[in-house]
Amino acid sequence: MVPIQQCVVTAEQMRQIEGRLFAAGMPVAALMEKVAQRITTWLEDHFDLRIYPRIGVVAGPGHNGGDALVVARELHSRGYDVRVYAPLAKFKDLTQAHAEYIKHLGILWAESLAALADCDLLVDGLFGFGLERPIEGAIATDVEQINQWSQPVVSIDLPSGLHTDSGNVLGTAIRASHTLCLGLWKRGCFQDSALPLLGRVHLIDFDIPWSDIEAVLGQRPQVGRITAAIAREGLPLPRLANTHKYRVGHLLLVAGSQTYSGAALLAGLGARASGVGMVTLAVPASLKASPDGLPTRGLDDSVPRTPDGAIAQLPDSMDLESYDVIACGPGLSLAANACVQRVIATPSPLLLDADGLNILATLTPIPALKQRSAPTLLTPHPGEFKRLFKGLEAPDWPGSQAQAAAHYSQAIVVLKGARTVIAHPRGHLWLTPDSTPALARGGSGDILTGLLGGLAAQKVVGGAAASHDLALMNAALSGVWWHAQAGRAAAAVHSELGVDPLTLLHHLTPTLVREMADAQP
Ligand SMILES: NC(=O)C1=CN([C@@H]2O[C@H](COP(=O)(O)OP(=O)(O)OC[C@H]3O[C@@H](n4cnc5c(N)ncnc54)[C@H](O)[C@@H]3O)[C@@H](O)[C@H]2O)[C@@H](O)CC1
Ligand SMILES: Nc1ncnc2c1ncn2[C@@H]1O[C@H](COP(=O)(O)OP(=O)(O)O)[C@@H](O)[C@H]1O
Ligand SMILES: [K+]
Repeated sequence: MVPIQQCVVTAEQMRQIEGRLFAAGMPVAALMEKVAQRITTWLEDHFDLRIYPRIGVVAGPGHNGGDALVVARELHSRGYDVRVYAPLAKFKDLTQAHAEYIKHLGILWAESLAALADCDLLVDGLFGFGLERPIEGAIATDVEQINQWSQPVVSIDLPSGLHTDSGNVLGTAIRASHTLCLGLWKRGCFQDSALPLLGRVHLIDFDIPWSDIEAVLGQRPQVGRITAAIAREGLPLPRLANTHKYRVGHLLLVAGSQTYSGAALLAGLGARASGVGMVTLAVPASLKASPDGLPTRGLDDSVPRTPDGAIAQLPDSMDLESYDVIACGPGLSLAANACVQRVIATPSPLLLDADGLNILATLTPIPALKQRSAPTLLTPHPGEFKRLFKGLEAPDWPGSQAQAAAHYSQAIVVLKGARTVIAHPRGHLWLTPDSTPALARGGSGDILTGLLGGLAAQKVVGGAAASHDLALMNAALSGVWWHAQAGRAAAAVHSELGVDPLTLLHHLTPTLVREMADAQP
């Protein structure tokens, strides 16, 4: 059984799951009642009656509106001053019945949205996963009016106007301060395009039996949300008391040039934070004197260099197969072609980022990757993705793009963004639950490369070749999650503007310590 926090559904999958519950005998009205009770309790816990006495509830024609009306009734009975506004006169039957009872109770049924202007909190129950066309006309005007007001808005299931799957705005959409996703996470909650509208997201569980989820999503759902538990699985195992540095992973990091020296340093420090036993940083001799005590392997001046001062070719004397994992790319510059070709040809687990990807894009990338006998992990941002996987940007969301790219290249694809997605060639897709725009800063990605490389080396070391693919995948899940959580922790202390790469690095270890402590029984 997969924990509910890990499951992510489309509108169609939610409809099928809901249909199974109803077919099995759960009355529609009883389910609505149950869900609305849980929403009401959440609201009461987060918006105290003494501070938020007046609540405006905006109800639509379907069951999202039905939920909202039950919530309105319950808030009224718990002492709140509730006002309801329903912009459409026609309701589904169950919603209609709740509307009549609301009026019977004497709850204010407003003729226009203006009556809700001075409410302390608004509840948005206009549309949920049943939204089927763009919001237009008078309702669109109401939505835009709500967005101009300053009180908090809690959206039921999804901000009304957001497409459940793509997270795109259909016409216009509510800008929520909180979204209470009902039953199971909807795919739209993980789309970069939806983030400015979702506010903080919360799952309101209503005890859907696992058998019904499994019947629709399968025993191992193909799309998963990375939870702390999943992320912990990818962390290195506790060390044996008698271990030594070569037993806990050796990462070769090929990075940096005279022009872009910072990238190599940040990747190196990211690797160091991963706890890996050894990092060999293959950098041009000019970068050899690394600050911060990072061991580097500065290649001597006889090694050919590119015009940017990157290593043009790794020395033949270097045995690339002796490292557990190779990570290549940050700050290399585009001329380090031969260097990238050599690491691709090495039969070792490989992570390619930045210029490693840009150079790969100039080769015949897919055959080059498919010929590899060891697994590959690619970490493009959207620009690098476009260069590398021309034509695969077409699917409507980054998850499908990453899945298509992983299938096509037979590499694990970490498509970076506000909510990074991770796709495995066998089709599995993982979504990042939360992060922070504080990470939108040059250098964050270099740190991630080092972190992923270091985690991967610790998972790969000592394992059979057949386990390396899983090692890379687990490292990707852990590293992406850890990076995002460290970003959030750093932003909480230093503000979004204060998370420069070194500040982010300083939060990696404390974040890990906290998470490991949380994992204790
Ligand atoms: N999935 C579940 O198990 C549960 C779902 N519930 C609620 O039910 C909701 C889904 O209910 P519905 O399927 O009734 O759908 P919605 O309430 O989301 O909306 C559908 C209604 O809106 C109309 N509509 C759609 N787009 C419109 C537009 N652009 N302009 C004007 N009218 C438009 C449709 O004609 C229909 O009447 C969920 O989001 C959730 O809030 C809960 O009541 C209980 C549990
Ligand atoms: N708005 C955002 N919210 C959360 N994370 C972000 C956002 N923008 C960028 N990031 C993260 O920051 C990192 C940026 O990486 P990248 O673009 O490679 O930068 P660089 O190469 O300068 O280090 C990625 O991990 C990405 O997921
Ligand atoms: K809604």
